[in-house]
Amino acid sequence: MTKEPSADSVVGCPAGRTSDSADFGSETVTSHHFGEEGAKLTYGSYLRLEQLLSAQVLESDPPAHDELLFITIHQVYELWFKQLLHEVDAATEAMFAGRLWWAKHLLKRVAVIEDVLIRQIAVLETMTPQDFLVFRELLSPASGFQSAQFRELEFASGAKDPTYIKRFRGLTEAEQERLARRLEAPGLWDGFVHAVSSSGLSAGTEEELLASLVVVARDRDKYGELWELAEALLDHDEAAALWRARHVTMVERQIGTKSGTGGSTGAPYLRSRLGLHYFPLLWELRSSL
Ligand code: HEM
Ligand SMILES: N[C@@H](CC(=O)c1ccccc1NC=O)C(=O)O
Repeated sequence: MTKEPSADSVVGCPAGRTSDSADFGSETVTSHHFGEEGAKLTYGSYLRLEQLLSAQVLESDPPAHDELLFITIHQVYELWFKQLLHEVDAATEAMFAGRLWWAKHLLKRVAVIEDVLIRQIAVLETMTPQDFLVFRELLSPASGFQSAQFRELEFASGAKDPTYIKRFRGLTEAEQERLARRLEAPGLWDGFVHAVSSSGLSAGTEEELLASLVVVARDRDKYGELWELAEALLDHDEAAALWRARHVTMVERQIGTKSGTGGSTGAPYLRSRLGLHYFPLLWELRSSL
């Protein structure tokens, strides 16, 4: 299908798709077909709004007022998780290909998206615990613990804990396969280590790598690009840590010390994950400077 407006579509508009004049408030646009240009695409069809906007299906009946917000927030998260995986994969590939500027560019985007994910917790916190309790029980045994994309992101960022695959209940076969593949596939850290050794620094062992990172940090004239890349990775790591901390404070505000719908101890389990670092060596480096 051509993207150029064809003579046919300009003159004889396909039925129901476009008209000879569109009224944009005070301006009437004629003959230009602004925004349609004879193509068959519309805003709604391009963005698959029919599917997207019919995917908010409440469990509560009669509908609990806040359940739509709860679903919307989670769906928005999953869309951003998909985008984050896209960027993280491309950044990993870029580091293996020696395109460090591109990896850094993408990682900066990752951190900005993660900032949005942290800040949007405040939207869900406008829900009171009483209003959550109207539909909370209906959610059990589902939980954010079962978000395959969240775990994929952890794996791709270097936190590869294979026990998570087994501990998940209710993952689809496809999700399990994706996670298993992620366990094997190189992640961000592998890409970074490759970049370090490609620049002539030794990276065979953890000790060598740490020593090389000290060299990088102390000679930014020479290793500026690697240094900035390491900082971009740390931004991602820090943003993930901030999200975990923000999530657990919200959880305590919503359910106190109750156990989780996913079967964990709830806040205590989440607190046990707060010390997680994707790139521990980049944090250790601080003590070695
Ligand atoms: C009222 C709001 C929320 C509450 C009370 C809540 C509560 C919990 C609890 C108790 C857990 C531990 C697992 C379990 O259920 O036993 C958990 C895990 C999790 N939640 Fe939430 N959550 C909320 C909102 C969200 C949102 C908006 C997201 C965004 C995707 C999210 C993502 C996750 C993830 C990814 C985990 C697994 C964390 C890990 O294993 O480290 N949660 N949540
Ligand atoms: N685990 C939460 C319920 C919850 O927040 C949730 C339930 C289903 C799907 C996603 C959820 N979000 C994060 O855990 C709770 O125990 O209240």
